[in-house]
Amino acid sequence: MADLRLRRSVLYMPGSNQRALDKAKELPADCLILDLEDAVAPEAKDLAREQVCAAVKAGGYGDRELIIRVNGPQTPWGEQDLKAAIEAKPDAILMPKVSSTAVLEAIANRLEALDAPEDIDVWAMIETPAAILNIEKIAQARRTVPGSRLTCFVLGTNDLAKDTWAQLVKGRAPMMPWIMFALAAARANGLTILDGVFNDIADVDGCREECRQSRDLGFDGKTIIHPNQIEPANSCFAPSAEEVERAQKVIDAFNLEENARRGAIKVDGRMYERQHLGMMRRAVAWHEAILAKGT
Ligand SMILES: CC(C)(COP(=O)(O)OP(=O)(O)OC[C@H]1O[C@@H](n2cnc3c(N)ncnc32)[C@H](O)[C@@H]1OP(=O)(O)O)[C@@H](O)C(=O)NCCC(=O)NCCSC(=O)C[C@H](O)C(=O)O
Ligand SMILES: [Mg+2]
Repeated sequence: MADLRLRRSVLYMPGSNQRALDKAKELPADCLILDLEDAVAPEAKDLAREQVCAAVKAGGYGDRELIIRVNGPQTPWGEQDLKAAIEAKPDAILMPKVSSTAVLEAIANRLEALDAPEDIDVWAMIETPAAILNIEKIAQARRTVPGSRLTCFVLGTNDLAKDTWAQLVKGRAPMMPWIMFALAAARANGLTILDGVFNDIADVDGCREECRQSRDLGFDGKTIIHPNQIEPANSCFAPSAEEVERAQKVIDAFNLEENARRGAIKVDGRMYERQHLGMMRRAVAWHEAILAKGT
């Protein structure tokens, strides 16, 4: 069974905003990204690093994954961010603007040199045209780059729009080829993949629609920017009661003695092959994980 950690709603917050860092403790987002990069103004970078690392060290966020997004290695803050993040021991460090495997090689070397604990993963923002062109190689880094620790792609659709001039329109047609390439590369290499953000905080229905699309496309979850986007993401990425019931029926049917040697069966008028069992088991397992979490 694939990784079953819940990542339906992954909330960004600016590291310079102490109120948001505190508020997140009581919000039901599945994971939290404490940002040192684009949500933080240059003059607030030092304060943000201090606050974020203190928050991760102090905890109080339950058993949710905490991810620190650092500034890139080519910026004036990158090296200090990386050192401080390693010391704070988040679940993962999110690298912005990963455009090639060279960035992951450089990070792998720095993590080794800084003696980073082995259980800190690396997540990569996919948000440049070059990243899309190099997506297969980047996704293979877990195997091809020693010590890369890569486990997750996060789409950065704002930066992609900026660099390509593609418009962020309803339905996201201009971005669909890039989105689908990133998804295929992630799945082919066993990575988690999270969708980009929906900027119109006031439009909760629009957010819900995009979360639904995101789940249909095959993402593990959606990155979000405001508390009012948590419920749409959590509910759209949860299997519905009907899906769970159908999944359990198919699992039970394949378990029947009479179906033991059959590759394909009919349940409620629909054909299911043994290959569908993986999806069905995942739906039931996700449902159980959500029940256990309680939101
Ligand atoms: C956009 C915001 C600045 C709006 O904040 P605010 O004006 O405070 O909104 P509200 O008054 O509606 O907030 C209501 C309460 O919720 C708290 N809040 C708001 N946002 C967050 C949050 N992200 N995390 C935790 N808590 C939050 C407020 O403090 C209010 O609480 P209370 O005091 O009790 O009333 C703000 O939402 C914000 O900063 N959002 C995150 C922006 C961000 O992180 N952006 C970077 C990532 S997006 C990106 O660029 C991805 C990628 O790189 C790409 O290229 O696409
Ligand atoms: Mg970005």
